[in-house]
Amino acid sequence: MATTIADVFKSFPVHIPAHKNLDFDSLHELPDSYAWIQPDSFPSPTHKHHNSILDSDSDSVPLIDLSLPNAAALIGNAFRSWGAFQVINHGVPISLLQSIESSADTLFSLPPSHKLKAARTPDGISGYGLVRISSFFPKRMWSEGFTIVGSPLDHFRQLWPHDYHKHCEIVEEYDREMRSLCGRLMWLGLGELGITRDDMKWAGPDGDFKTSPAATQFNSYPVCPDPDRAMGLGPHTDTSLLTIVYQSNTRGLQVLREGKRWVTVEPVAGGLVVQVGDLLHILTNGLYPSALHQAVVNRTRKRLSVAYVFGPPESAEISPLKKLLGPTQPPLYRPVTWTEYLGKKAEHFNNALSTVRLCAPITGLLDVNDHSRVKVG
Ligand SMILES: C=C1C[C@]23C[C@@]1(O)CC[C@H]2[C@@]12CCC[C@@](C)(C(=O)O1)[C@H]2[C@@H]3C(=O)O
Ligand SMILES: O=C(O)CCC(=O)C(=O)O
Ligand SMILES: [Fe+2]
Repeated sequence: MATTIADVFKSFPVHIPAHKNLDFDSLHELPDSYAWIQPDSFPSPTHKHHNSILDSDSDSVPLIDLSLPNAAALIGNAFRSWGAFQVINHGVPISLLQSIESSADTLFSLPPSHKLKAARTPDGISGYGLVRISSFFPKRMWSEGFTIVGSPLDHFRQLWPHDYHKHCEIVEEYDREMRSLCGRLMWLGLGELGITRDDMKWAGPDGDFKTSPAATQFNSYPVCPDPDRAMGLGPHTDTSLLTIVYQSNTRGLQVLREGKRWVTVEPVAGGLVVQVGDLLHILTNGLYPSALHQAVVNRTRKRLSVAYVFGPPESAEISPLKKLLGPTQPPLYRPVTWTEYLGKKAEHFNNALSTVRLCAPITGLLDVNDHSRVKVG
């Protein structure tokens, strides 16, 4: 069994023929293979409503100013009720956000044959290609991606033989800043549940998550000739503790609210979207539910996003925190490492959480985060 996240997909290779599907500029009509049937079944009313009145619903993903004295309480509330929020005044330099966006833009603007020099192998974790979860959907997604786990040096050398150094430095700086922000947000959110550093030794002696691996995922959503029938990134949760998404100034990211309606996360200048992943869901015994989200596309503006998928150290067994358990709060999940859970996700996708579930919630009701019934098409 794999012990590092970089090796996990050796047991779960995905064969997605990227070369046939990644020349979006040549597609002036939506091929049938990209046409997602409009779902009218629970829980997604439709994925196409990103321009419709449903979006102006009074409910919007919380926007939290991290410099406010009550930021921790706001984060706790947002995690509990949405599994997501948008943060401003987070301390990550805007210039760094612009630089990483520009690196992603430069990468995706390369000719298709050049990008394929850095293609992710079927059993690999890093590199260029269609997002791994593509294999779970009957239709193609209108997007391309580049995943970085560990050093991007080898791939960047292939992409930019003369310029790789600059892009490597940006990715390294991004990793440092995002890791530090993730640590801060973890402690603020968990502090609201009464959790302290003593309860989570695996976060490291200073609680700084220094040994936590992370994936930096660049996503590109080219302009689409028929956006109402297409999908950028299908509904999914991330396996992470937290994921931080930088979506620049183009809307497209949507979060499922109360299992029934998709709410667009409106871009805010310099804002970052924070989402609970499945492992934080497990750690908090479901108190902070992982956010089901998707990305839609549009006709006039290409969209870029950068997701920082932050997990626990490879050796850490994540299970519901003891302090959150009691006679009426039994542990809902068994211990699992990130590597093992990534394997579950690779095999069972949105049902992965139920594969590590120990018992039904005490109320007998369905877990709010049971996404096993999400239907596409
Ligand atoms: C460590 C990882 C998390 C991730 C799979 C990956 O191996 C690298 C990319 C990550 C990402 C980003 C897009 C959505 C997602 C579900 C996917 O297919 O690739 C996540 C994965 C995840 O959270 O498990
Ligand atoms: O493009 C976005 O806004 C979302 C990206 C995302 O969900 C991911 O990379 O996991
Ligand atoms: Fe995601």
